[in-house]
Amino acid sequence: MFRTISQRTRVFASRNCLVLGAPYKFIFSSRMAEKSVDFTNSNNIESKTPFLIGVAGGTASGKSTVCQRIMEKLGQQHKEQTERRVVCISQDSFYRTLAPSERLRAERGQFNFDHPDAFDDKKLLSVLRDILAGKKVEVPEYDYITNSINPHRSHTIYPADVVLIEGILVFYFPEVRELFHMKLFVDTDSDTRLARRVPRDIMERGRDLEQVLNQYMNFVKPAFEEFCLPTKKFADVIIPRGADNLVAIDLIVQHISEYLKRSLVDKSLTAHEYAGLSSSVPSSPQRSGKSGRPH
Ligand SMILES: Nc1ncnc2c1ncn2[C@@H]1O[C@H](COP(=O)(O)OP(=O)(O)O)[C@@H](O)[C@H]1O
Ligand SMILES: Nc1ccn([C@@H]2O[C@H](COP(=O)(O)O)[C@@H](O)[C@H]2O)c(=O)n1
Repeated sequence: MFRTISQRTRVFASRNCLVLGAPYKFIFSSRMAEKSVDFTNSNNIESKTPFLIGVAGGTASGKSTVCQRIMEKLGQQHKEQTERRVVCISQDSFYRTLAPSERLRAERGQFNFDHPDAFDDKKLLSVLRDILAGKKVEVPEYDYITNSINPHRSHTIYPADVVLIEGILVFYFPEVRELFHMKLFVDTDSDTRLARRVPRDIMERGRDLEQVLNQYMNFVKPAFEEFCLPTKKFADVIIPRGADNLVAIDLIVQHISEYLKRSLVDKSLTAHEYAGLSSSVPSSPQRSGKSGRPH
């Protein structure tokens, strides 16, 4: 029930997803492609929905780096925001505002930012629905030092052809998960992730070593196992080793380029119709109603 696209890349294919690894064969599963999202814009005119790609994975697995590589390879990185055909958003922009007592706990490293309740999933859902409706949206910038939205900065996301959303729990919330046309899971081993998180949090997020390790042991690691890892099963494509996996990134870039080319030629092609072109496998669990929350 899989469609073979090329013979160059080895893919470890389970029934519903791909693990992109060493050279041999590339197989496409229709789970990349089976979303049907029909929206109308604010003028009630049917608008072309962008191709929405979810990128999940544990902390410091390389989600942002993978998205950055995809943008670079598609020549989008240095384009003006208004000119970009591919844009990327972080789920971290949708951390909820903390109550005063939670803020105090966060300052002491005693708040669980890896639990689903730390996010404003309703806001994320509403922004993604607006994006799918072809609207321009404002996405807040998150400040890890103050553990809050930066009140002085936000990013305008202009309508684009392809939108990447990366975050630890982007596949956790069923209503959000169901919006994605393609789901990628960046699968980097825990030791590597911790080794990357420690210097990053110290250098970029204003933490000290003790704080980072305590937070990791008390919240990050248990929450990864309880909430993030179980969502790997929803992925269409699993990317072992993150941004080091050049073969996987090239294949994903190839797929997106194809979509961009086709949507230029055929302006009326919708993300769903494109997705349907590579479709031949039965519905994913969430569409056939067999799954809800991932645990
Ligand atoms: N393949 C890699 N090799 C070396 N360092 C990496 C690699 N991928 C990511 N990093 C570094 O690890 C840290 C976390 O990467 P990032 O892409 O931000 O992960 P995530 O978005 O999953 O939290 C960053 O400092 C980044 O520069
Ligand atoms: N105020 C905050 C908010 C989030 N975190 C941690 O960030 C991680 C998610 O971001 P990644 O780039 O690593 O995917 C998550 O594990 C939170 O623990 C934080 O430390 N402080």
